[in-house]
Amino acid sequence: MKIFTAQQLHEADQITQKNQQITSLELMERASTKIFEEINNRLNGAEIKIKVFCGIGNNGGDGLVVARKLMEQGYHVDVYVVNYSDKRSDGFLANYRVVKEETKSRPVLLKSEEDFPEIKSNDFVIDAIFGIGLNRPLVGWVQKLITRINDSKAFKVAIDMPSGMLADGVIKDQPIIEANYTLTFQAPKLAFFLPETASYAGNVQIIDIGIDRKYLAETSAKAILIGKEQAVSLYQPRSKFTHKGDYGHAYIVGGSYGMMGSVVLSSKAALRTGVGKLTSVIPQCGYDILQTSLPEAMVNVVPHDIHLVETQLELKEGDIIGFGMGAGTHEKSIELLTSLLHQVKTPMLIDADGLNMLSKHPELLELIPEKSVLTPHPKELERLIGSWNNDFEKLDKVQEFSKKYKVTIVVKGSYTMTISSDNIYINTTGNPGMATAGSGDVLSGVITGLLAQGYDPAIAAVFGVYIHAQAGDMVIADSVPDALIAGDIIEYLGKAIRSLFEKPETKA
Ligand SMILES: NC(=O)C1=CN([C@@H]2O[C@H](COP(=O)(O)OP(=O)(O)OC[C@H]3O[C@@H](n4cnc5c(N)ncnc54)[C@H](O)[C@@H]3O)[C@@H](O)[C@H]2O)[C@@H](O)CC1
Ligand SMILES: Nc1ncnc2c1ncn2[C@@H]1O[C@H](COP(=O)(O)OP(=O)(O)O)[C@@H](O)[C@H]1O
Ligand SMILES: [K+]
Repeated sequence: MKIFTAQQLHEADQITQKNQQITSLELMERASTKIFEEINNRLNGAEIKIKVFCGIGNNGGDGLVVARKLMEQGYHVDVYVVNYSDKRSDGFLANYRVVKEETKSRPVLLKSEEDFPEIKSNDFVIDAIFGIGLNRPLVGWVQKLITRINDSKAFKVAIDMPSGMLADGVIKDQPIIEANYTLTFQAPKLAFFLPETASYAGNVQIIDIGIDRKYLAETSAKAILIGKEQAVSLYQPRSKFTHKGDYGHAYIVGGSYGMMGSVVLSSKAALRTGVGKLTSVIPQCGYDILQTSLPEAMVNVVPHDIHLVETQLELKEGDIIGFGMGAGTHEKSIELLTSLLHQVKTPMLIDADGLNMLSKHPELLELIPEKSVLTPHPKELERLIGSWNNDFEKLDKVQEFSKKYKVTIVVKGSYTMTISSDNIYINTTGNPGMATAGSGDVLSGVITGLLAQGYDPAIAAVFGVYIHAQAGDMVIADSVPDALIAGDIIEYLGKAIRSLFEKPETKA
């Protein structure tokens, strides 16, 4: 599913009106009717006090339509107009008249803090103050109103966007409605997936309001959400008359004394992802550990007992290296990375201490083979690209880095983002149980395994991230997030891939 910018969504509204020969008001009525139906279905006639806070733009217009329909349905509704400027939109004004005429009610005008109504914790608040039109800081009293609404602990449903949130940017130090639900029009907004803003949107539900299909299909998106439907199309099935040579040879290079588990996890994950042959390249202290815990792997020890040092690998064309898991950052280990970067021309996977080595020696960045995949967690990313002021700036910096060094970067976390030049892919699977030692090592193994099987690197990253986190979700379906350990993810990789081809269970 595509994520568009606010500007694109405004444009989509215009094109829809033109192509469907409807007015802005008719589109607003259609959109708001869908919101009303959602809310009505949930409330199911409940004797609850509904407070609708409407701005004076088109988001406020939506709020007025929803309020009117709820009143017509017999709900107890109070409407407040948040009069933050005198530039009332036509959609707002038209619906303001309709509300007054048809419901005989008079919305309460809010102009300052003194006008604020009491909001009780058992009220049901509909937030229609701002939508995608917000573009500058709010005046003080509107900020206070948002804080008041949040403090009330009332149940809050935001129309299109929680007010105070920008679709594709940030206004510093400004309150945002903490919505329980956001009913958003046609397409999710980027801010719904970023660590600093996502929680304000609560549960997001996308409401199809019949925006021009051609526009949606043909307009290049700001970002793409990766769910099952997208992931299944990326999978490369095995064919019958093949042998292990057809599925590549991956080298997992890493480990140091006390950190050998990283290599075990990565190597095992690469095998479970389907790689034909796998060699773990490790310091000598890990030999018995590897041979015992993973008999399927070949082991190549470097001439040092406790950390990696330079060694010659007999790489053949198409062999893929996954570098850095549990490696430490000893200068002698960095010599191995340096020599590999000079030697290898095929894309590599670089993770963990491999990334820390690059941060320590930025001159190595120029040597990274084109299309390599880098998988930093937030701290590793910061060491690599420097700090950022907000999540949007972070994305910009990552895109810049990706273009400069011609690499794909996997920004790990909840909603892991894979960034390849201008493209941003946002993963939708995963859970906080995966915030546990070693789960990143598993991901490195998965992506290395896919690269070795010939997946295009950006696809290996996007697909690998999806199945890794899908496996994590399947682990906790049988358990709880707290109990997940990284090795569990490996055991569910097969089921995660199989789940791509299973129909969702239908409830009787
Ligand atoms: N026909 C259409 O175009 C449709 C629009 N829809 C609704 O329209 C919304 C967008 O409406 P608008 O573009 O009117 O924008 P909003 O209603 O989000 O904001 C109203 C206006 O306030 C001004 N503004 C921005 N920041 C401000 C600030 N800090 N203080 C004071 N004023 C500020 C802007 O000029 C903005 O246009 C969507 O989010 C959606 O809810 C939906 O009804 C679907 C159809
Ligand atoms: N809250 C979360 N929700 C979903 N996935 C998460 C969450 N926290 C971490 N993860 C995932 O778990 C993995 C953690 O990687 P990383 O921090 O490198 O772990 P380690 O270094 O211990 O192997 C990443 O794939 C990340 O996306
Ligand atoms: K809103």
